[in-house]
Amino acid sequence: MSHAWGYGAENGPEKWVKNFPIADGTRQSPIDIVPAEASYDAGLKPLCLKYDAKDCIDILNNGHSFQVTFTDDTDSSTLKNGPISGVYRLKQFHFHWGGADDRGSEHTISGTKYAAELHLVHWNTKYPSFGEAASKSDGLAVVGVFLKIGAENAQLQKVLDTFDAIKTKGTQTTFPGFDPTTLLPGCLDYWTYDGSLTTPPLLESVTWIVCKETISVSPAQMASFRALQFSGAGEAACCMVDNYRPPQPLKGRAVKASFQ
Ligand SMILES: N/C(=N\S(N)(=O)=O)N1CCCC1
Ligand SMILES: [Zn+2]
Repeated sequence: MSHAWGYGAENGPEKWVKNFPIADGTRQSPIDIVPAEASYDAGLKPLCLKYDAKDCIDILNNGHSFQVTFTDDTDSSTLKNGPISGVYRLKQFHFHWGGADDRGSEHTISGTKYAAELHLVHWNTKYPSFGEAASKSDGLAVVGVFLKIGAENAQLQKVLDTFDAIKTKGTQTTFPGFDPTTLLPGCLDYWTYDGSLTTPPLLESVTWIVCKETISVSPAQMASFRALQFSGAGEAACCMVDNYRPPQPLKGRAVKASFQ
C-alpha cells in the first residue's frame, strides 16, 4: 500500500493483506450469516449489557469512522453472559455505512446488506487493558446491530447532532451522558462466532455477537453519516462512505444462534 489503510481503490480491503497478512487468516470478520446454517445452542445465555451514561466521554472522527469513547477503568459499563465468560468492559462504539441505502453493513444476512452497522467494542477484564486484550483469542467481544432504513431514530439523532463538530479527520468533541443502551433493539436474540477486528490490525481476538433484530435509521439520517469526511481540515474533501469490509471466508467456523 502506498499509504495508510483506508477504503479506497488504492488502500482498501483488497490491499490490506500487504501490510496485515492476517487478512487471509482463519477467523476473519465480517462474515455472511446464513440463518438456516446456524445451529441453535441452548447453552447460550441471554446477553447482559449494563451501561452507565456517566462513562460516556467524547466523540471522535478518526478518519475511518467516528467513535464514541467510554471511560473503562471500572466495571460500570459491561457485557456479561451471552457466549462469553467473565466480564468485558465497553471501550467504544462506532459505525460502518454505505454511500447509498442498499449497502453499508459489514456482516450480511444470506447476502442481505443493511444501510449501516453499529459495533459496541468490549474487552475482557482478565487482561489489564484494551491494548493487551486485543491480542488475545478471547480478548474482545463486539456486539453488532444492523441499521435498517425506516423511521427516524431519535436516540441515534443525539449522536448525529454532534457531527458538525467532528466533520473532518482528527476532530473531536465532548459527548457526556449518552446511554448506548438506547441504541439496542428490544430483543437481544443473537448469532455468535469467533472472528476478528474488521479493520487493521485485523486481530483474531473477537467473539462476535450479532443481533437478529435491527434498529431503524431514516434516509435523512443516513445522509448525515455521509456528510462526515475521511479527509482532514484543509485537505481535499472526501466523503466518509463505504467504510465497510466485505464478508470474509468462513473457513469451517460454526455460527451459533441463541434462539430457535
Ligand atoms: N476494527 C475495530 N473494531 S470492529 N470494526 O472490528 O468492531 N477496532 C479497531 C480498533 C478498535 C476497534
Ligand atoms: Zn466496526
